Amino acid sequence: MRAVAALASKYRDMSDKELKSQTELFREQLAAGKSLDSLKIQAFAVAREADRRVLGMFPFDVQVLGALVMQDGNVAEMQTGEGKTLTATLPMYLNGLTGSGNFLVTANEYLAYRDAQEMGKVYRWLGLTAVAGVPATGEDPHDRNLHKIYQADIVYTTNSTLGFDYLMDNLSGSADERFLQGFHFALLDEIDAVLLDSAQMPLVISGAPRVRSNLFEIADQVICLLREDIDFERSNDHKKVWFTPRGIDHMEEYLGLENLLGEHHRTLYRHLVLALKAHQTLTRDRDYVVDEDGVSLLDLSNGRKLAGMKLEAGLHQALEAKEAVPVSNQTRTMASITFQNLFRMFSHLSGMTGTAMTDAAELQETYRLSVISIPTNKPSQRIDLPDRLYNSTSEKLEHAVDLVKQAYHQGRPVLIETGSVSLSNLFSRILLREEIPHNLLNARSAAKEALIVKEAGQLGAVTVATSMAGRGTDIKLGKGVKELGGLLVIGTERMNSARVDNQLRGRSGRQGAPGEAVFLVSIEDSILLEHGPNWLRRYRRRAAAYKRDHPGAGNPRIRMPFWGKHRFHHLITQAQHNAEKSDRQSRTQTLQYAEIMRVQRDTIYATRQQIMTVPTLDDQLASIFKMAARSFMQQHPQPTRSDMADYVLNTIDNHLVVANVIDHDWQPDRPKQTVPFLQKLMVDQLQKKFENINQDQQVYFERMCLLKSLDNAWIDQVDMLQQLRQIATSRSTAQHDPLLEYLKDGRKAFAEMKQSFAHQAVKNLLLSEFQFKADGSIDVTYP
Ligand SMILES: Nc1ncnc2c1ncn2[C@@H]1O[C@H](COP(=O)(O)OP(=O)(O)OP(=O)(O)O)[C@@H](O)[C@H]1O
Repeated sequence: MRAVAALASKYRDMSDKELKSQTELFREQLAAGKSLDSLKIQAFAVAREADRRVLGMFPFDVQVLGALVMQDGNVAEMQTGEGKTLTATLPMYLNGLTGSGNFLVTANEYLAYRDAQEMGKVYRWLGLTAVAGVPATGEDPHDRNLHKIYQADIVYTTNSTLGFDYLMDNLSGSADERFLQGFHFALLDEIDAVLLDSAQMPLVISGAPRVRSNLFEIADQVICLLREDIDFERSNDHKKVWFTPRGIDHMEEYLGLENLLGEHHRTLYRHLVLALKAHQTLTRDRDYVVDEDGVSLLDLSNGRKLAGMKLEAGLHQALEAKEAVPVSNQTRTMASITFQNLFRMFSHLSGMTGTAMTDAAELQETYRLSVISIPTNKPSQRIDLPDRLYNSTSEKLEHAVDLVKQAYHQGRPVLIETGSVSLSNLFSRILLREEIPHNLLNARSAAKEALIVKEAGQLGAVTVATSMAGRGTDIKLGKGVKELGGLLVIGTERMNSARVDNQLRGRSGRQGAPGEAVFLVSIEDSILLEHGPNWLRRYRRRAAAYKRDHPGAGNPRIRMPFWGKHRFHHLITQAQHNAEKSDRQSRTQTLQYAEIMRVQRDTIYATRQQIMTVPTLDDQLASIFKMAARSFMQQHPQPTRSDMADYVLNTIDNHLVVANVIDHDWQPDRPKQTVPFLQKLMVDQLQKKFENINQDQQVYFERMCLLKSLDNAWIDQVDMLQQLRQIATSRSTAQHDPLLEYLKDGRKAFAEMKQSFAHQAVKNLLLSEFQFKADGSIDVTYP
């Protein structure tokens, strides 16, 4: 840090032209074999001076410290509002010197786009290329110029855009269509949101629709007839649900069938599992919203609609059946990857966030990233008030409104955060009734987000938000607000993770400004419902019964001595610990389940790359022919003449005169000769096909056929893995280890996939008709 500071005056004395020319100097040194690390002190000092000239902000010493920590491959924990956006310019510039493959990744499209514009000015001024990987507002993501984006030295993007593009890149038809230039450096902004909060939902690219099944509606009806604790059971946190043996019996009865768990009813059973999950683990307006677009998922950590994200393999359709909206076509999963595996591909990974210490162990274990805490530039003046406790949601909301009113009458800006979209709407209606003008920021109004957040720090502003406002949004204070104590943040519910709570608190008291944050909590909060102790659940059930029997009597009073504030506080903290633990477990599980897909995907993608780039495919074809012939033998250990004729006609040559070839050359009594016999037939047939075309055309055609066959086989496999996983995780864990079963089934399926790839490839190569056109392109009719 001192070394960087010591260079400040040297670069300050330089003219703009001289300062800009440093980029070229650094690049020459890199080309001459110098390491990136040996340049970091000078490059940071140059970027720092450029920040001052271009943006009017000179990174503080603590920001330089954060930058150094990140360059060393760690996570810099910098308090909210300390200026992480600016800090990132130092390591991004340094890594950008190496050329393409450097990414600043956030979980939020709006921030990625904005920072690419704002911070991009500095890199461009210094002679690097820097662009947004995400589309501009309103731009169609398909209109992006992917080649241009990924050639840039620095790309600001989101985790999902990068993940989708990675999957798409691996579906390209030829080497020139590929656009990704490798993964060198990734700096993850809000790294805990990217790696932890989003980590449970894999990215999925969906393709051709599947035949639509009406099983979703049937399954939905059956599930509505089942009773909790008799037919099915739920885990305490309501995230897992499974059938009991009695439940299975009941369903067999309703459906009038036997052996529901047998192979024969696998599809139906899968739909029943989906319907059960849709009903018992997903809650409307918390996990998803239903509007004119149908069912859309919400991101729990920030309340945003998850655009384009669908639940895996059929759960979305099961939800649609539950909500009685038209069931959309179920598409097949074509490609899928988890964020964990996406980011593990980077050779150099680092991150920054306001809140990571709580999950330091997990970041260390999964990604080998250490979290290092950076001091604040100025001491924080934010006052974090202790939680206020209430007996019921209604009581809590009343007090929240009182607090808002008070602040509003003083002119002090307030930000109120609610745990769900429905609660934010309710709160907004109450404020309207009280005639308090306010802005509502929830998943439904994300478009207005930037504008609303900009105003949230002005005198008299009242903003109601779901937890979406809790991340990365910089609320600047208006004139006269500091004197009133700064922004007041009211959380109406503690979230599942202390990190998310702290993110919300961090909207106020930024850059040493005054501010205040308070959480209001009640025993009816969902964190206690889902993760609190069982006796509390029993108490709530009794209270509900009491209310039913004594309408208008309010809640039965909770005796304070018994409760005690301390004990209540302990309850909430404990519930939050439980929630964090269960999220952690579920992430570990996601990772374990994703591992087999990762290994298989790596193999397939490497094979694809090889097919696209090797000069001739002779070796590949030889081994594919062998595999196909062997797989025929496996299926027909003692093939008859008719097995043989059938196979040859349908796979190798449909004009074959059977009597001539099979009867003449094949010796059924010498099974060892069958594989070479088939191989030879294949080779001869291929030669015949290529009689009239040149070598280049031949390789072009072979490449196309192999890629097509490989992609189809892999898509089937990805889909298969998803289905296997669903079935595995829905089984009661008593007799089986679901993960082991999944691994076993997944491996078996992969072996089968390879065979089916070989078979399909042989067919595509030998039976399709093709014609080269004058412009060099090719028309193929596949068999
Ligand atoms: N060196 C600096 N000099 C002057 N202003 C700065 C400096 N660094 C940051 N700022 C300002 O501080 C504010 C907060 O910055 P920013 O939004 O990047 O914080 P953050 O650390 O990302 O916060 P959060 O964790 O909430 O996302 C911005 O208004 C920014 O312009």
